[in-house]
Amino acid sequence: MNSPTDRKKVLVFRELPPDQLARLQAVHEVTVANPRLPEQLPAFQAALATAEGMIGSSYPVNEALLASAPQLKVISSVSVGVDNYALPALAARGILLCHTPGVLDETVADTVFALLMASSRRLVELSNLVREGRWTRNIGEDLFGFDVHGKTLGLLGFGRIGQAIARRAALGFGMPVLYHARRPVDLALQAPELQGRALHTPMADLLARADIVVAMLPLSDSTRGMIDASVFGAMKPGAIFINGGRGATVQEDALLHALDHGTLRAAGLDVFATEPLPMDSPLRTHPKVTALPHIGSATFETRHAMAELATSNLLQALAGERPAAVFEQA
Ligand SMILES: NC(=O)c1ccc[n+]([C@@H]2O[C@H](COP(=O)([O-])OP(=O)(O)OC[C@H]3O[C@@H](n4cnc5c(N)ncnc54)[C@H](O)[C@@H]3O)[C@@H](O)[C@H]2O)c1
Ligand SMILES: O=C(O)[C@H](O)CO
Repeated sequence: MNSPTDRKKVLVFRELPPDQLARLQAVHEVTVANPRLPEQLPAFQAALATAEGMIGSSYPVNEALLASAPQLKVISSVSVGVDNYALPALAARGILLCHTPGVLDETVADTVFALLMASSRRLVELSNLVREGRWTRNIGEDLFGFDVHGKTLGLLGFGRIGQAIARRAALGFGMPVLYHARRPVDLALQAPELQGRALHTPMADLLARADIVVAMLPLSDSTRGMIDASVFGAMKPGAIFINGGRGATVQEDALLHALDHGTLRAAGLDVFATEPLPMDSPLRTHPKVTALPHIGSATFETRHAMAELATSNLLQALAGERPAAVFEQA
């Protein structure tokens, strides 16, 4: 047990699993208050005034919020993406930001692959046919799908998760992989199993050659709206588009135009510019869209591993140690 002076005020702004909450409560003075729940907002605001550490996810931590948190030294995000944090304001205030890279890669890659298979083979549409009693004759050409094995995969973003998707595609489905990233990856060092199977490719070339384009990009100033009409226009006719990164990297009007008036075959989307997806979004019911409610990492095992890493990050930072996963701006 640490001394009373070592006990810091910690604000938990999204539910944590009970075992991880208990780790924090054993050492620090913890307030749990979710600002998205109106009845908990006053407690959240009161706790902000004295909190030295915060842990949670997917809530906009902007300048105004930081101005109400004068004691804050560390934020531990239960996510790998950090686009909901005002990064320059955190840097200006000397607040450390931690996140959860690595522990979710395989699960998110599984989700993206499920979406890729569902979009290519029209699984949701055809399952609904059975469920709704419309399977009254053999399936004809109008309902045929599109092979995945052997097709060329184009990856926009080739980081931890992009490489996990590439392994599934190249090693499991015999797919040549082209990728676009800020810089080429040294495959011999980082992913030897992908040597000779994944190629750093200029964007225009990738779009012209890929049968399936998967976006696995973080949201930043350089990627916001990056997937626009010119990108959809440059895709191979009949291509499939999957987004497992962040919704706002895509211009959704341009995506809809490509589906309705261009040659895009289908889209599989786990993320949207606005989440939850607004009821009036045409993407919600579009016949060519398979939409998921941002479930990339949402398994029992992985969400627990994320919470555990985020809790360790926070405990280490508050103890004056270097946390395992500090977010470093590139
Ligand atoms: N759907 C989900 O539930 C889910 C789950 C986890 C992560 N994500 C999102 O996926 C993102 C990627 O995660 P990661 O761990 O693989 O990140 P990472 O940092 O390991 O990889 C990011 C990749 O994007 C590339 N990139 C960044 N900016 C670029 C630009 N302007 N142009 C071209 N390439 C660019 C980088 O070079 C790198 O290859 C996260 O930041 C998060 O937003 C979504
Ligand atoms: O960034 C992440 O970790 C996922 O999108 C879950 O929020």
